[in-house]
Amino acid sequence: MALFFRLKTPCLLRFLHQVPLSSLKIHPSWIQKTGTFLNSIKLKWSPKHGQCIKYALSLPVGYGLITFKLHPKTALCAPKVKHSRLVKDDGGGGSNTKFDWKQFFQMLVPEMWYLLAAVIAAVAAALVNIKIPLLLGDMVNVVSNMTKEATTDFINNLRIPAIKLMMFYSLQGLLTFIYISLLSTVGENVAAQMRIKLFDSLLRQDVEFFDTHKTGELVDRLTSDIQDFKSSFKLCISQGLRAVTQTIGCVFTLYAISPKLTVLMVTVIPAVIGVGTMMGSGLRALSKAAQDQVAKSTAVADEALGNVRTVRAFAMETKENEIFSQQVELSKKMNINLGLGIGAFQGLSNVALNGIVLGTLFAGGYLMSGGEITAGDLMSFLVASQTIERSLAQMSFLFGNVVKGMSAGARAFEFINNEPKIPIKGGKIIPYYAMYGDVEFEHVNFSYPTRAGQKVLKDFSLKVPRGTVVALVGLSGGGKSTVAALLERFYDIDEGKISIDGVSLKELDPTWLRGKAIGFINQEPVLFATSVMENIRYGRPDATDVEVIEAASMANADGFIRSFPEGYDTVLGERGVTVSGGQKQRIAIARALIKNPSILVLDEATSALDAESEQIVQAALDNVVKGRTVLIIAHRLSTIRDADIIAVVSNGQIVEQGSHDELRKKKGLYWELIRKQELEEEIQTHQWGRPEF
Ligand SMILES: Nc1ncnc2c1ncn2[C@@H]1O[C@H](COP(=O)(O)OP(=O)(O)OP(=O)(O)O)[C@@H](O)[C@H]1O
Repeated sequence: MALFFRLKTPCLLRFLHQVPLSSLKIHPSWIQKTGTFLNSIKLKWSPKHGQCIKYALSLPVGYGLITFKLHPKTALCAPKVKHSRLVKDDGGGGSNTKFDWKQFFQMLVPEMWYLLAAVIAAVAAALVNIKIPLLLGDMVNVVSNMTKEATTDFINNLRIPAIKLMMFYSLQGLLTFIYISLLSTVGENVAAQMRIKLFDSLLRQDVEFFDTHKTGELVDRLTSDIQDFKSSFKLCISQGLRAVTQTIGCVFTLYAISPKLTVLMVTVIPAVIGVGTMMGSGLRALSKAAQDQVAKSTAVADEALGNVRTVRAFAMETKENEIFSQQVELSKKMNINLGLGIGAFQGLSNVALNGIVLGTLFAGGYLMSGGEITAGDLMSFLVASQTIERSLAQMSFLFGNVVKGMSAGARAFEFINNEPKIPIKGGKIIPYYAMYGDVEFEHVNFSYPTRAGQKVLKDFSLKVPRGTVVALVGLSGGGKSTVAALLERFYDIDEGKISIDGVSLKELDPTWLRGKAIGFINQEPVLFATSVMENIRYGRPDATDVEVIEAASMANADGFIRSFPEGYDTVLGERGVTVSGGQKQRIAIARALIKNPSILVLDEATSALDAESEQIVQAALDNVVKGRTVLIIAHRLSTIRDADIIAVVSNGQIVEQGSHDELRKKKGLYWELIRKQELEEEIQTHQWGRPEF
């Protein structure tokens, strides 16, 4: 017998760390060489041979997913490329997560009184419902006696049971109104609590978390998962509680009317429930898989819509639609199967329940003919058994719904309970008056958590003394932006130390570090769809209007902002699409400046701009770097003309360091970079054609 395994990242990475790669016949360098990480591995394990006898690796590469089929004895087989964008298999998540009852009850505590009142009202409504068949039976007895005895006092005889019945109907209506409105309030309060907790927890997650989860998937958990959970919670208490109470109560009523008939029913019902439970567990698995697939298709749509400009620029509309259609098709199939399952389940339940009614009529008629029960008793029995029937049908419907709701709740709780490794708050703060801004990286080793096999920084050391401008330059992929991300403590380093004024980043309060100490401006700043004023104030929410305008002036942004008809109140489009790249960058500089940070990190802040905007933004930056410790990550060497120290990063290490002139004279990597860029600029200036080969 052979067993198949399919491991997903990060489980796969953990696995690869534990299992010697040689035993899998995968050379470690091969994994590194791919420059990417494994998506999944399929192993065929033969207990007979005690080894893996066949396996396949999947690697995400660009828009494709490459699957290599491997065999220990043979070499790597030709890759099979699937032309589809990588859609993470673990995207839906939550399938193995348990529902967190403790948290759920904690959320219910503030709602306890409402909930208790709702439960009492629901049970009372159910008890009233149990009484109704008996009252109906009384009325039938009056009617049948009247026809037998030809009584003329019809109205008088009927009045009391009719008034009683009317009162019970009204009471039932009132109780139904009470429990539904109370439950709705409880449900909405719990859902709002869950949403807020989930959003709060998502915002506190490590950056690493967002490297592995798509926005669509997260938004899906915030919206549809909580919606599903809320609906199922409300249904469970309202209809579920009512159905259970009615079923139990009606069984007692039935017993009081006719023990013989009741025994018959009680033997049939457990058999029906047994079959229903078995079908239900199958439906549960189907429902989970279908929900996960829906989350994946939402994530694909979200990515495409979120990056619609890139999609348009590459004319990828059809391709994106194809990818989305594939995912939707899969989710459609799964949901159709689920629908078929639910249909079969409900159809069979109906047949079983109607069979019970037929059986009751048959057996009840027989007992009536023997004079053991009256016509009214049979009527009461029928109505009560129909109430049981309705309740059971409700329970069967609820079963699927509760399963769906519980798995949706589990998915939400999974992220609510996910504790980030790097806390958001807590730790030392260096007071403003004691802050110098000396930054130091000492023998830092670092790998991204999602790509543990690739060391991005290797024994990296760098000093950025207070008040100096240090520029990091080097070939693409060398690790420059990683240095900036580590200084912001987006990730924790594996070894070594990063410190500000001698205090390790790990001891410093991350909120203070990111909110006050460091101003970060990157290549593509994201602005929010609110006014320019609020966008700048985002850097320091307590800043006055005058301070916002001052920051904008320093960033050379005041002029163009005032030229807008609505000035600082101009509302920007989503992600700031209604302003030019250079304007966006200057608003972002003002937003960073308003914090008055001691340390500024400029990660290719001008590289996305054209030459003219670059000059304007560069002038703004020249204004703001004075007196601060500045780390510039530079692509274009023209942007670092004023740097005091230039550090050349290659392959995760500093290979050259010194002033511009020193490094030029050295004729090393920096000199080569400069030459390359000068040549390119010359080609552009003179519009020379590139040589043809
Ligand atoms: N979030 C991430 N998860 C995993 N690996 C990453 C991540 N970000 C970057 N890397 C990898 O780390 C290495 C260094 O990337 P980094 O962005 O620091 O280089 P860089 O020198 O800034 O490059 P560029 O000049 O092109 O921006 C690259 O191999 C890159 O693929």
